[in-house]
Amino acid sequence: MTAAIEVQGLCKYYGGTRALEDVAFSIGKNTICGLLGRNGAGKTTIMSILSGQEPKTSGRILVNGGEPFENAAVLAGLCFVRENQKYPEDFKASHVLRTSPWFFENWDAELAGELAEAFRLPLRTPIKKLSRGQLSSVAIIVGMASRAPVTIFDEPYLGLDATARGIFYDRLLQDYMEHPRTILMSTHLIDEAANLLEHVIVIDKGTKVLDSSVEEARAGAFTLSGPAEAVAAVTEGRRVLHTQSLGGLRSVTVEGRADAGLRSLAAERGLELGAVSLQELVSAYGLLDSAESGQPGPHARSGPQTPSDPSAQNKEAFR
Ligand SMILES: Nc1ncnc2c1ncn2[C@@H]1O[C@H](COP(=O)(O)OP(=O)(O)OP(=O)(O)O)[C@@H](O)[C@H]1O
Repeated sequence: MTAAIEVQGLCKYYGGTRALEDVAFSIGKNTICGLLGRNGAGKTTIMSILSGQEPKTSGRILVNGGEPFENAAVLAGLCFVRENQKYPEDFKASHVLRTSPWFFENWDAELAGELAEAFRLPLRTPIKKLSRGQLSSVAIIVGMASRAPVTIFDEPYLGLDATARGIFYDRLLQDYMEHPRTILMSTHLIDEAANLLEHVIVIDKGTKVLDSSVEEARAGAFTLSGPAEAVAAVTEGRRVLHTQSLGGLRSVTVEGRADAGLRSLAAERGLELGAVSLQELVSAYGLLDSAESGQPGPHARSGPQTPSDPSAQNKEAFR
């Protein structure tokens, strides 16, 4: 697999705040990868550094083979779409679509026009008068029609209604099949976007806690519910990511595969075994204490979560 993005030992400090600590991952060319995690986990920081908008504190980053910061050759092949994208004063959406080809050599004006129509985007309204969702549509259109070899979407659809989000998922997938490229996307609407993602990287408190194909991630955990004592017995020695208790009942999310031995034990004890959704898995990692995960995060609390601890519940204005 040729990597489009390679990150090793990435650290980022904002004064005394440690936003990223020793983050490493690799994203293959022509992959749609989700960058997931709770608020403040470090996703925007990673994306800003990858797109050359922020300097790193230390570490090694390669985007399409080059270090992105202040590197015009690398930035030419990159489109970063973020929620608070700035546009020149008095710009209308039509101006954005008209000027984008200056910055993106693969720009597809026809696709941009089709998307504007599908999103019902008023092209002649000043950008600053657009609704929250319409503003997201502008950013999404730029990200998709840029056809940049590396496209980074940071929570692209704030304010977008369900129909528009459906259009985004469908059109992105269709366009990606016809024009494969590397897409990195952060989102909190994980279950909605899950079908789009091939690979997933989960960040928590500035460190990486999961990095795998979506298929492996889903197969790599399961839920078990039933009487608390039986659940504790069957999961003994396994890493429990999340616990919920109600009276004498307990439901846990467990890391690892539910092998034949565990399945028969669970059946003997009358426990219910279930699959875990990507959203549940990411939430579970986000509830883990960083001390338990073995990775010191910036806000680490003490004490591991165990089954007996149920309380642990485009470039900046066109550059
Ligand atoms: N310019 C800055 N100065 C100081 N701290 C910052 C700055 N930018 C980010 N941070 C801190 O770095 C950490 C990571 O922030 P980041 O924006 O990357 O999180 P995120 O995962 O994108 O969150 P969200 O899902 O809420 O967008 C947070 O603790 C944040 O407060």
